[in-house]
This record gives sequence, structure tokens and C-alpha cells, in this order.
Amino acid sequence: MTEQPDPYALATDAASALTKRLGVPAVDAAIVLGSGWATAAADLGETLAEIPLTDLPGFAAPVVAGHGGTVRALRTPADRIVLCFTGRTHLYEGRGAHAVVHGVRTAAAAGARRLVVTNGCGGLNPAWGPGTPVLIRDHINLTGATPLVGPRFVDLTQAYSPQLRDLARSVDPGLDEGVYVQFHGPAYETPAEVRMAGILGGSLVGMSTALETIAAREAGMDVLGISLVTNAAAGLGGETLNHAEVIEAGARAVPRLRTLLSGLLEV
Ligand SMILES: Nc1nc2[nH]c(I)nc2c(=O)[nH]1
Repeated sequence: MTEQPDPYALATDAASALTKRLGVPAVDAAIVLGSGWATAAADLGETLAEIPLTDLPGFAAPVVAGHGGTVRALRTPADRIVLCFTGRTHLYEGRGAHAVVHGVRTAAAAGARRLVVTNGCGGLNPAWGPGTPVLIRDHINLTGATPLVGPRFVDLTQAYSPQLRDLARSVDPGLDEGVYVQFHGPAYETPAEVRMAGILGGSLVGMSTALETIAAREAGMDVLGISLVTNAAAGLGGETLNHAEVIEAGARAVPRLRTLLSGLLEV
């Protein structure tokens, strides 16, 4: 049985390699860009560098070639250094929970104190049509997995910072809040699973985010989670789910998402 590398040491190694490559002593914040968010984050500040994640210890190539797989370092108008991860590892890739949160742990090890974690997801609230951004108030982790091993009793009572949610609403007062349910994936939920998520108190369903937030909170980061509803969750929208709908919804939402992200990075 080959010894698995210590995930925290691997994140420290990746952080050292990253800050050395960037020529900065530390970074201030990180954004994980989910489905539909990349275009909105394209011109958030002065790009210092864009680095293929596979250049850094512990990262794998993106499963879908050309979809993300880099980390872009930005200097914001407020003179902060922000890492933008243009891709993420999903639990359904089978690389384990440590791989899923390696980017977040690397950002924390590089000094980031704030994480903005975004995703594309299904919505249970009919008021949230495709292209609606929704703040994450809390999550339900239905994956059966966690990035924490051993007696790491992380408190998650305020996993999604109320202060950062207030800040987001000061930028975009129309933002609503929801509870995000992370499923393992890669299949989308059945209509019965979507109904279950609703009974449990969920209003957003996806395949990312919760595990990254757990790792961020363990590292002491403040977290803002924002979902982009790209489709009505299975069984609620009538037609079947398809990828084209995801892309189109993301494109329609770009101006609002860009305003939101740039407003968040000015403070
Ligand atoms: N689990 C799950 N993940 C998603 N990602 C996107 I975009 N839409 C969905 C969805 O409806 N369910």
C-alpha cells in the first residue's frame, strides 16, 4: 500500500511553488470559478500570471480538456492579490476528498483569508430562473465524504460568513439566499432525490462546494458561496437537463456576475 502524501504538506508545497512563481510573499483571497462563472471573472483586475495547475504539486489536469485547469493571480484595484481557480476537481472524478479541496488548502497555505466559492447548480425555487445567482446560506453534505481525517472537529455553524453575505447584498441587493445540497454525482439527481433535498431544507443542488467550504473553514478562511442557478432541478422544470442549457444560462448572467465579483474585490 503506497503511503499517501500528507495533504497539508502537499498544500504547503504547492503554496510555496505558487508564491515563488508569482513573486509575491502571500495572497489575500481566492475565488473558485464554477460552471458559468469564468467569463464574469475575466477582467477583475491586473493579471500577474496565469499558471497551469499541473505546474504545481498535487494538482491534476482538468478532466475536460480546455475547461479551466489554471490559476490566475490578479492584483485588484484595492491592491490585493487574488487567486482565481478556473477549474476544480469534482468528487465524482474518484481522486478523493483531499484532491477536491487541494486548491482551497493551497490558497490558505499561501495566506488567503477569504474564499469566494462559486458553482453552477440546479434550483428548487421556481422564482430562480436559469441565470439567477443565489447566495449560499448553509449547505447539506450528502456526499458521504469529507476532507477531514481524524479528530478535526471543525465548527460549521457559520460556514458561510453572514458579513460576506451582507457585503454581497450591498453590491447586489437583489440577491436571494439558499441552502446548497452537495450530491456525489456525476449523475444528476432523480426527481425523487430533488424532492428529498427539498424536504431536507435544500433549495440548490450541485456536485461541488460543500467539501471545499469545510476545508476552508478548517483553515480559518471566511467563505462566501454563490450559486448560479443554470437549470431547474430535475423533475421541476419539465424538460430533461442538458449541457447546452447550462452554457446559455451562464452567458445570460455574465454582466450581473461580473458586477458582483468586481464589487466584492474592491473592498
Ligand atoms: N447535482 C447537480 N449538479 C448540477 N450542476 C448543474 I450546472 N446543474 C446541476 C443539477 O441540477 N444538479
